[in-house]
Amino acid sequence: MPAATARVVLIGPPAAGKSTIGRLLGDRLGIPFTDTDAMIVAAHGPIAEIFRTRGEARFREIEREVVRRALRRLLDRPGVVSLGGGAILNSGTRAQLKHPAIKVMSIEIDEETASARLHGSHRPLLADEDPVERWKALAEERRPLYESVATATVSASNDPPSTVVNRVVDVLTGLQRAENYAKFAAEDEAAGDADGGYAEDGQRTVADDTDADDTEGSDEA
Ligand SMILES: Nc1ncnc2c1ncn2[C@@H]1O[C@H](COP(=O)(O)OP(=O)(O)OP(=O)(O)O)[C@@H](O)[C@H]1O
Ligand SMILES: O=C(O)C1=C[C@@H](O)[C@@H](O)[C@H](O)C1
Ligand SMILES: [Mg+2]
Repeated sequence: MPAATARVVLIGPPAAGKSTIGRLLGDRLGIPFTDTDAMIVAAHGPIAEIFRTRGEARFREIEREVVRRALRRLLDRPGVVSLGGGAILNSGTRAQLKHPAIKVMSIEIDEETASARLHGSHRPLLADEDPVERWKALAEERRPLYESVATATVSASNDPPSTVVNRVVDVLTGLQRAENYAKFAAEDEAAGDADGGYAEDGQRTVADDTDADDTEGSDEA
């Protein structure tokens, strides 16, 4: 995965590992990492406090502004951005995530994994009698939104962060290869070589050095 072109956004439900994986991925690719929840906290104080004193609606406005800036900056230079679990509730954010230069990785976990990670959670939306049930409802409700913007989905249940990062890098590498191939094919076609150097029966029509040795009747031993 060439880091010079990597523009990656991690989405997913609370406790999926977006912040953990995002930081490690940025280190791995040698590109800046941004966590929009951390940006909100730096500018406005603890998220639980914002929910308590100003309400969720105001939190979502603040979040939208922070996310808008982070995603705009991502178009200027490569980077990894981890969003808060509910950032995709905003339609403007979902529209920004559709930019073709941005690869959106949806990090998924199952209920058991969430349950193991939610102990002692200070997440205001999960401050419920049964945080795991609340998490399940949130994850289920938001699933169509995560899916609507995801370039790919990566499972993060039962595996250590390093394995999840490897998985994300593999997906990004595959996407990059597919893009390079599509670009090559388009350039090839534009150059008027629509058959890509192959005749309809699959035989090479463009000679190269490798073919020379295999040619029947070649003088070489
Ligand atoms: N692959 C993993 N294996 C084990 N523990 C993990 C893994 N990924 C993250 N964790 C742990 O799970 C907890 C939640 O991770 P993290 O804060 O990265 O999730 P998040 O998706 O950013 O959550 P939030 O929506 O609250 O921002 C942390 O304690 C983290 O250390
Ligand atoms: O899922 C959510 O709606 C939230 C997730 C966190 O990342 C924070 O952005 C905040 O607690 C809201
Ligand atoms: Mg996080």
